[in-house]
Formats: sequence, C-alpha cells, structure tokens
Amino acid sequence: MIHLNNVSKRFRHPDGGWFDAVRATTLSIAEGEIFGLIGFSGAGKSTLLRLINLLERPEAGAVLVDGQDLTRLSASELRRARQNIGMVFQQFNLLANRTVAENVAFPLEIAGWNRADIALRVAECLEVVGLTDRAEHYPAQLSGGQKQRVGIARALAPRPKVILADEPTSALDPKTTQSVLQCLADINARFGVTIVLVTHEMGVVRAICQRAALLDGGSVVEVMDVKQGEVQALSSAARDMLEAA
Ligand SMILES: Nc1ncnc2c1ncn2[C@@H]1O[C@H](COP(=O)(O)OP(=O)(O)OP(=O)(O)O)[C@@H](O)[C@H]1O
Repeated sequence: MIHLNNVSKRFRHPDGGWFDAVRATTLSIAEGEIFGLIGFSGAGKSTLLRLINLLERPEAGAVLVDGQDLTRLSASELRRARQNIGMVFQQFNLLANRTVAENVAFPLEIAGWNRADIALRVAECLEVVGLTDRAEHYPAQLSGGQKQRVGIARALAPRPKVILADEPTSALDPKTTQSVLQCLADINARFGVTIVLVTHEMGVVRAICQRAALLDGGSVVEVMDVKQGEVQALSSAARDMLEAA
C-alpha cells in the first residue's frame, strides 16, 4: 500500500547549514497493516510520516501510495490522491467554531460531496467512533479523548485507504489512550484501512501495531515484528534503544 523508496528530507538550519531529518530511507507497508514509527525525539518520525502524504516533499526518492508515485503528480492530482490518505494529529486540529458533525463534514465539503451524502457519511463515521450523541456539540465541550475521536471520524470520512496518525494519544491520559487506540484498531479491522502511527511509547506499539520501524538520526535502525504484544527486535542496537525508551 505504501512504498517509500530512498526518500530523503533535509531542513535549513537558522545558521544557514542543512539538517538531514530523513536519510535515504526505504520502507514498505502492506495493505491493512497497523505500522508504528517509533524513536526518540528528533529521530525523524513525524517528518517520515508527513512524507507519505507529501506534506513534506522529499529532496530525493519516490513515495508510492496505492500504486501512485505522489512525487510525480500535479497539484490537482495530488489533491485527489490525498483524499485516499486521512490524517490524525496529536493536538486534534479541530475547527473550534464548527460542531462535531461540521468538523467531520469538512473534508467532504472540500472534496465536493453533495449535502445528502455528507449527512449520511458524517452520521456513519460518528457512529463508528461512538459520538453520535455529540454531533451538535462544539470541540470546547468535549474531553480530549472525544476530541481525538472526532479527529479520527474526520480522517475516516472520505473513505481513505490509509490513515496517518502523528502521536494520536500523546496528549491523552493512559485510560483514554487505550480507548482511542482501540478505536483505531476497530477501524483497521472493520474497514481494512492501513494505519501508520508515530509514537515515542513502546506501549502504543505493543497495543496495536503489527510491525514497527525504529528510527534514529533520520534512518531506520530496524523494522520489527510485534507478536502477542511483544516487540521482536533482532539487532542489539535496536534492543538497547528499546530498553532505554
Ligand atoms: N520544518 C522544519 N524546519 C527545520 N527543521 C525541522 C522541521 N521539521 C523538523 N525539523 C527537524 O528535523 C528533525 C526531525 O524532526 P521530527 O519532528 O521528524 O522528529 P520526531 O522523531 O517526530 O520528533 P518528536 O518526537 O520530537 O516530534 C528535528 O531535529 C527537527 O527539529
């Protein structure tokens, strides 16, 4: 579903030099996987995630999603391709002056859906995340966990094949974290949506990921399997880093 081929991303430093946030990275994520990107702060996790929908454009390499190389698309083709890739943010990024239902409707309005289809789809998505009774509330009236469920419903609304989640539970307490992770796992199981999730917490990887890439200094140290809630790191470098995490 996702294939990153030798992608690199560098940023300009205020002092005029360059900083390599992602170094010549190759990574494949299968359809229907829940895949984690884990590592210390500054390892390049968010940058790598944002390369998948081209929120960051790589200097080099190809970004294939669902068979399309996003780096070769025109602006309008890229807008269409992005309908297929939902995004969930750490700080929810909800529109404060829109109700829950209007927030979920937002990407569908942008995509030009008609009103009747929007109403049906919004109701479906709110049902999936268990917020039907909050449709007319405003974000300020919701708990953190409920806000993130709105963020997930909004990401799900355009029927994407991929959802990218950037530290989706880092702003939440442990109990709410579990229920939000369960919500993502349900969406993966019910609709087969491929989920890529950035986290710095091993507990998150253990809870829902099938595989995870450990990042350090902009490179993948190891791609690890998660079996029965345990992360199977093979290299001693990865084991040392996971122990320190
Ligand atoms: N727009 C930008 N301009 C300049 N430097 C950036 C930019 N975005 C990221 N960086 C730098 O790139 C490096 C990797 O950042 P990134 O956010 O991808 O790491 P991360 O692993 O997600 O870390 P964190 O867990 O702290 O979010 C960091 O050193 C960061 O300061």
